[in-house]
Amino acid sequence: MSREEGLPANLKAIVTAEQIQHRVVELGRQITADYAGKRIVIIGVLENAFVFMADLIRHIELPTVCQFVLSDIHDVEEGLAPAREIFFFPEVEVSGEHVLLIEGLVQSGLTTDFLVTNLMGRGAASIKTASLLNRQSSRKVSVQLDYFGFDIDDPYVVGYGLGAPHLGRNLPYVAATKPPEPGV
Ligand SMILES: O=P(O)(O)OC[C@H]1O[C@H](OP(=O)(O)OP(=O)(O)O)[C@H](O)[C@@H]1O
Ligand SMILES: Nc1nc2[nH]cnc2c(=O)[nH]1
Repeated sequence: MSREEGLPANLKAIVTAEQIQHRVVELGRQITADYAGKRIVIIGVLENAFVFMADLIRHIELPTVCQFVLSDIHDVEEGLAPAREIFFFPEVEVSGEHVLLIEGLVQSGLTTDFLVTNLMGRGAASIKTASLLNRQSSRKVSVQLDYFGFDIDDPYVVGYGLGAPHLGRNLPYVAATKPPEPGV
């Protein structure tokens, strides 16, 4: 068996493991320089962010506190306007802290926008955002990431923490694939 077993056969690597590792080192250096003299509370959004965050924090040469939140996102119809309900848990203690929010992928920006507003409301001293992947062309709100690995346009990707929908998170590269059937 291989890591690709159970995933669609048409996987096409769009970012190689070597490109990811190189970029993660660059991001770690940049974050270390930008936060010099500070400690960082790093919050990862599960599940997509966990592999990126695990690699990135080992290239940040500063004191860090690492926490994770699990987001629960539902698109709902409110009258005629589409809306999104976002819950996240557990509660995180960020009062007075410099927070770096880590995502695996930012698409519409709705999740990031919600979390940044929420964390600022909890009294964070500052908040910046980082994502392995940035689907900038799909934004619905104007979120600009402070740090990202790669800009992508592919409609669905898997690997390096991202599942399709569950298998494939252990691929060391990111591949374009077809989206899972609804309900899978
Ligand atoms: O910018 P947005 O459009 O708000 O999308 C971003 C969110 O969607 C993804 O999670 P998703 O729920 O798809 O995957 P996961 O549950 O496997 O982490 C990603 O990890 C972000 O949390
Ligand atoms: N795994 C995965 N989850 C997503 N959530 C939104 N877009 C994607 C994607 O391309 N891949």
